[in-house]
Amino acid sequence: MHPTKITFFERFEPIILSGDKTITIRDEAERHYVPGTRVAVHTLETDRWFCDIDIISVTPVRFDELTDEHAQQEFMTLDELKPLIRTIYPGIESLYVIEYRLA
Ligand SMILES: CC(=O)Nc1ccn([C@@H]2O[C@H](CO)[C@@H](O)[C@H]2O)c(=O)n1
Repeated sequence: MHPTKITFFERFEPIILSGDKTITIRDEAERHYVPGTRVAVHTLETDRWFCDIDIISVTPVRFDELTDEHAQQEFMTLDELKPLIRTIYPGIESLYVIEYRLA
């Protein structure tokens, strides 16, 4: 079955709800979201539901291919995004851009 739930760090809730953050970058454990499906969004910390999103695309990207455009879609700078991903996914080069819109 395709996944129907995703978790985000609670601190990103405002920029997800405002529509400013339109992608998330995950490792291969989370590559199985299916374009066109609806997914419930919960906080990682307390598993609180806060919105639904529709998956637009899931695209492989290598860490060293991340660009300013990815950072813009994350609503941050590339200099913020790269260390953040290194912290969440240390040593992982194969990543996936999950593009979504608010349902
Ligand atoms: C369970 C789990 O892994 N949760 C994650 C993983 C990643 N992210 C965010 O996705 C983008 C790129 O990684 C950045 O905005 C990250 O903060 C997140 O919010 N929650």
